[in-house]
Amino acid sequence: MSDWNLAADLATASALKLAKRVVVKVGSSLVTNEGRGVDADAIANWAAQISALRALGKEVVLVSSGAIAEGMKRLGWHKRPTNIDELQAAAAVGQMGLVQVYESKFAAHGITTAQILLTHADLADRARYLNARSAMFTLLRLGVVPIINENDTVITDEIKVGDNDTLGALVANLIEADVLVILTDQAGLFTADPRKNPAAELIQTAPAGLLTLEQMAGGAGSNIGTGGMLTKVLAAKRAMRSGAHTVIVSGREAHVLPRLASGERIGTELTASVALLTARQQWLADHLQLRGQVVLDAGAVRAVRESGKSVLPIGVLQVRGVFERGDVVACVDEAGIEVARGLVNYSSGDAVRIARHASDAFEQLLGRDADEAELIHRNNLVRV
Ligand SMILES: Nc1ncnc2c1ncn2[C@@H]1O[C@H](COP(=O)(O)OP(=O)(O)O)[C@@H](O)[C@H]1O
Ligand SMILES: N[C@@H](CCC(=O)OP(=O)(O)O)C(=O)O
Repeated sequence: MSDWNLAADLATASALKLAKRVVVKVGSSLVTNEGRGVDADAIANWAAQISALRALGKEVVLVSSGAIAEGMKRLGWHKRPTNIDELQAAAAVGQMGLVQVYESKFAAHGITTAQILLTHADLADRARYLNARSAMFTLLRLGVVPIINENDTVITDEIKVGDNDTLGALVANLIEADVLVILTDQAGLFTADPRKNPAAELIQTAPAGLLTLEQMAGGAGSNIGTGGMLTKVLAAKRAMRSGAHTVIVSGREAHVLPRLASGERIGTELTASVALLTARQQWLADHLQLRGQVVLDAGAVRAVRESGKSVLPIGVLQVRGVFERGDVVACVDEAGIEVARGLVNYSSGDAVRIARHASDAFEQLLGRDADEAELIHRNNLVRV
């Protein structure tokens, strides 16, 4: 037994048991009939399992592949095209069928679904990132299950994520998920590709981000999937940076999601240790041009400096400069010394209106819905 598997024995329950917010990614092989169109029964099964997670009080965001496979079927294509415009066309046609089936299967459990199609550009741009984030939070608050896929029809090399394992990790980061579950066609991560090496052993648990894991993981073993195991291991490393654990597990295992939620350890769990600085925080710390300043009172300075808390408008004494939602501003104390910097959820105009006020007054002060209680969320804040 490897040291990692020994660690699994010592651990008590799966990460999903305690998780409040979960991203579940299902690969093409699990939602299509061997890559030939959407498998409605399989999707009914995912809807049933996710509704069981919801019944346990967990918020779930689903990242689902399958659009290209369904589009190929609808267009009567037997071979996956290689040129980009045909792939884009297949995705556009197939996404219709994919979400149609999801919608009806979730409706059978009384669950409303929403479709969100993302590109990398949507997440790299701060304002769009924040918009996607608040939309997603609102959907979760409303009890909706967001169903996400890459917006394959408009992607170019510059703006593509490229595979849904990575997209799942980006979404986990976006919504601060506790766990990313990657469901696939193998029992988990093996020491080598089990399709090629029957002696390969299942890794039960390991720290996400370990270089050896990347060396074990190969590409896609079938021509249905895109990234293979390497994109899953790299997704776990990415999700780790926002504190999310990743479980890579077989979607063919009966009732896999409720079983994981009950604490059963199945598949491979790649655990996250708390990162000191997230990638976003590094980006913020390196920022050279700040759009403005917010002057914090002594309590807010303490909360930010000592406890890493978010900046709430109630602790803002003054707003300087002109900025938009999504811009980077400095947080300074009354002596003008920079305490932190971060991405604002409100423009300078709005910030002036809500400064010194508690969140229950925002709607009236702004004359519209105000979803975010924080002027700068702690995840978008870096202490300097
Ligand atoms: N070390 C490994 N452990 C498990 N599977 C691996 C490994 N290396 C490569 N693979 C391959 O990765 C495949 C899963 O990835 P992929 O086909 O992209 O699936 P999905 O559609 O679920 O994303 C497996 O079928 C397997 O052949
Ligand atoms: N966005 C594509 C799927 C891309 C992808 O990563 O597929 P997979 O490796 O099966 O999860 C689609 O919907 O067909």
